[in-house]
Amino acid sequence: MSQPPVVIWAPAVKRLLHYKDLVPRLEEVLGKFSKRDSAEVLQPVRTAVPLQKHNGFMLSMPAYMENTGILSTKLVCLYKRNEGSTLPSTQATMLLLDPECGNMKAVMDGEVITHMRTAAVSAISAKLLMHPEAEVLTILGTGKQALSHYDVFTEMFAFKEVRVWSHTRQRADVFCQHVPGPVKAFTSAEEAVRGADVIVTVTRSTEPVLFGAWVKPGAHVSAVGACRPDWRELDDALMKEAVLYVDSREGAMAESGDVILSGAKVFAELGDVVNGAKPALREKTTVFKSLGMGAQDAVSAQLVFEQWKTEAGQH
Ligand SMILES: NC(=O)C1=CN([C@@H]2O[C@H](COP(=O)(O)OP(=O)(O)OC[C@H]3O[C@@H](n4cnc5c(N)ncnc54)[C@H](O)[C@@H]3O)[C@@H](O)[C@H]2O)C=CC1
Ligand SMILES: O=C(O)C1=NCCCC1
Repeated sequence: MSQPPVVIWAPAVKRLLHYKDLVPRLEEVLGKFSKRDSAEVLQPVRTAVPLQKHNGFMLSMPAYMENTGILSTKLVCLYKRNEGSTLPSTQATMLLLDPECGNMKAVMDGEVITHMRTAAVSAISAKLLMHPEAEVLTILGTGKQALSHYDVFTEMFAFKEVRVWSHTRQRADVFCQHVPGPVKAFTSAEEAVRGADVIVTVTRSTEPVLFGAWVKPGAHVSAVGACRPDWRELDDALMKEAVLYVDSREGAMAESGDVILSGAKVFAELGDVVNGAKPALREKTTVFKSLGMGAQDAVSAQLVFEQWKTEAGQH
C-alpha cells in the first residue's frame, strides 16, 4: 500500500521556495517545453470550467515530465470579484503524483507557488528582453501578483526607480507601506507608465489599462492579467506595435484576449529565446504575454517537495 500524501500548506511553501532556486528551474522548463519533446514536457492546454453562479472559473492544469519523473496538476479557481469584496480572487491547490503507480505524493498549497512562479517567469522575460540599461520599473496593479513581482524584480535587478499604480489611490498607498523598499505611488496610469523601461501589468481588469501611446519605444512589458479570451489589459496599438513573446503559443491562442482580439502575431515563446532558437529583440518594444503553464507549477512543486524531504531528513 502506498503512503498517504504529505500535506504542505502555504507557510511551509513560503519557507521552502526561494527565487534563487526557482528561477533556473523555470528557465529550464520553458526551454524544454518549447522543444515540443513529449518525453521532456507533456502539457495539454488547460481546461476551464465556468462557475457561473459565483462569477468564476476552475482551471485544471496537468503536466507530465517523463524524463524527470514529475507528474502533477494544479486546480486553480479564479473569480471576477466586485470592488470591495473580501473573498480571494484566486485559490489554488497542487497535487504531486508518482507517475509509476499513480499514487499521490503530496498535496500542497498552490497559491504561493502561483504567485512566485508567475513573478519569476516575468523576471525571466525581463532578463531576456529588457534593455540592459533599464532604470525604471512600473507595476500596474497592487494585489498578490504585484507583491511577488516587486519581490523578484527588486531581488534580481537594480532599478533606480519603482512606480506603482492602482485604480484606487488608497490601494497604491497601502502597497507602498507593505514593501520593504522605496516605491512611488501614482494616481494616473499614464503618468506611471511614461518613461518606464519595464512595465508589469498585474490587474484583474477586463478592459485595457495600458495603452501603446504611453509606452516608451524599446520598453519591455510583462502582461500577466487578462487570462480569458474576452479579457484585455493592453490595447490593440501596443499589441500590434510590440514584438510579441508568449509562454505557450497554444495557451495564448486559446486564452489571451489581448492576443486573440488584437490579431497580433506571436513572434516566439520565451522558451525559444532560452534555447537560442529565436532572438531576444531587446532594442524593440517587447510584450511578454503570460498565461501560466502547468509545467511551471510542476517544477515548482517538485522543488518544494525536494526541499521538504531535505528538511524532514534533518529532524
Ligand atoms: N499569467 C499567470 O500565470 C497568472 C495570472 N494571474 C492574473 O494576474 C492578475 C492579478 O492577480 P492577483 O494579483 O492574484 O489578483 P488580486 O486580486 O490580488 O489583485 C488584482 C489587482 O487588480 C486591481 N484591479 C481590479 N479590477 C481592476 C480594474 N478594473 N482596473 C484596474 N485594476 C483593477 C485590484 O485593485 C488589485 O490591485 C489577475 O488577472 C489574475 O488572473 C494570476 C495568476 C497567474
Ligand atoms: O497559471 C495560473 O495559475 C493562472 N493563470 C491565469 C489566472 C489564474 C491562475
